[in-house]
Amino acid sequence: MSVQGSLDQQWARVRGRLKDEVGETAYRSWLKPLTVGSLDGGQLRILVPTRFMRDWIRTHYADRIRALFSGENPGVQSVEIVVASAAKPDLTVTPANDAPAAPPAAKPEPVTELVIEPSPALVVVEDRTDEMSAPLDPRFTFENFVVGKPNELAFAAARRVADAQAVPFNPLFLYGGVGLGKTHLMHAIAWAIRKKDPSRRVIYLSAEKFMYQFIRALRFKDTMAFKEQFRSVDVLMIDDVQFISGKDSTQEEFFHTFNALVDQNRQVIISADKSPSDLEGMEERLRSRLGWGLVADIHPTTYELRLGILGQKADRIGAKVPPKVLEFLAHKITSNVRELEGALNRIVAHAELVGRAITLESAQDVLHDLLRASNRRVTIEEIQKKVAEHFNIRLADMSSARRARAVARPRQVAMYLAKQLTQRSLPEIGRKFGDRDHTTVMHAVRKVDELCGTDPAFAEDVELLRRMLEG
Ligand SMILES: Nc1ncnc2c1ncn2[C@@H]1O[C@H](COP(=O)(O)OP(=O)(O)OP(=O)(O)O)[C@@H](O)[C@H]1O
Repeated sequence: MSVQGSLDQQWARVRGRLKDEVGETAYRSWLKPLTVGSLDGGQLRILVPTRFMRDWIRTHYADRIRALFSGENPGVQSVEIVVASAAKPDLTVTPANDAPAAPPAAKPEPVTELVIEPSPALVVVEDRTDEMSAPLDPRFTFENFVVGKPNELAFAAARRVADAQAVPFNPLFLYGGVGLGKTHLMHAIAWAIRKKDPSRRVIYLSAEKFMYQFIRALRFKDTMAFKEQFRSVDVLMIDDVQFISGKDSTQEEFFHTFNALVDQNRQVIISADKSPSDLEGMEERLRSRLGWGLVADIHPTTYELRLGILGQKADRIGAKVPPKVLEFLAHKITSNVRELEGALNRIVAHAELVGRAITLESAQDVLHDLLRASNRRVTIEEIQKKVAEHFNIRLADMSSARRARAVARPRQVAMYLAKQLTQRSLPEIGRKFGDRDHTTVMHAVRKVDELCGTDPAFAEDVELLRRMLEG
């Protein structure tokens, strides 16, 4: 077999091991698009399709690839990650039941002859702009952004900025709590603008990076070049601007850059964790300037949005997750979208690792640490509310005298859960349910227990409610 042929085989085995280690999701996003290049004097070249991936693989996987590869082939002493057009980005994630890893791609050319350029769909920016801009995450596109009430204004504003011929409002100021999609929207704007018109110079960077570049320019007495570079872009995006609060000279420089760009009618997009007027430690004139354009806030997620995001994400990674598990997650993980995605990834990775389907129980086991963190004492009122919502009856019917089964059964479930999840005595529980007698509560507990034993669908409902309330 040729040298390349056996390298390909070794790479296939290494990839198999990596897949086991990192899970299907990370594998498909990061490792599947890689191909093996040449082995030269102990140095193995791994080819990646984009610069973004190169940086990511270097920091996250290169050491592990080297260790695994040298296990396969002792001739491999080091690994170099190289951007090459021979490797194809796999941005559209394939479903889980797809055929396993494609055979090694068409043989890459010898590395010395490779055309080293990003694929056209992913053109990052050219020349110096590229050095200043941070890499864009290929998953952060408009298509992958789920729109709901809490983020519809921010989304619409971002789309407008990306699609408009002329600057529609300046600046666009996006703000909201941690992990709610600000960075995602900014990257999406950058991708959309670059796709539409690759000649437009777009810079995306965090306020922190802006500050470090500024400090470096000061140190190397290069501030003129710094100013020119920033002031000659078409679109400037600065993420997490609150970082420069209290950093006076960076603020000053930023203020001038900002004014210069707005005066030239170039688009500026800013994100922060607070509204312009609430940015403490920011000069008044800058705060007021930041609020001149369109200020769009992203509100905390609602249950529906969380469910939508989970559904989209599960589809995207080709994972089979029962709707009940998605509902459970959307109920329990309310902090932010990053945590929500993290929880889903953990459940999927675990199921793949142990080779079993995802169930409500397995999800709860995998996430027990996370869920425990949000543990709290549940009240009878919360139980009544949740149960009423679940069975679609009025909250008032928890205490009403109505005895129709459609109302009485949910009421019994709520009594049962009150007994299980709170320290309240039977008479106390009875009082909270329209002054009922403790024997009524006792009867409800027995009835629900009995039904759980005979009706699996009912048992599942009760279990779901219990888990949701219990945390
Ligand atoms: N509406 C949404 N649809 C799909 N994914 C979303 C949505 N909102 C957030 N996400 C995802 O949640 C994660 C966190 O989002 P992002 O990094 O944009 O948050 P952020 O608001 O910039 O947070 P931070 O304040 O920490 O910078 C990302 O993986 C992002 O893709």
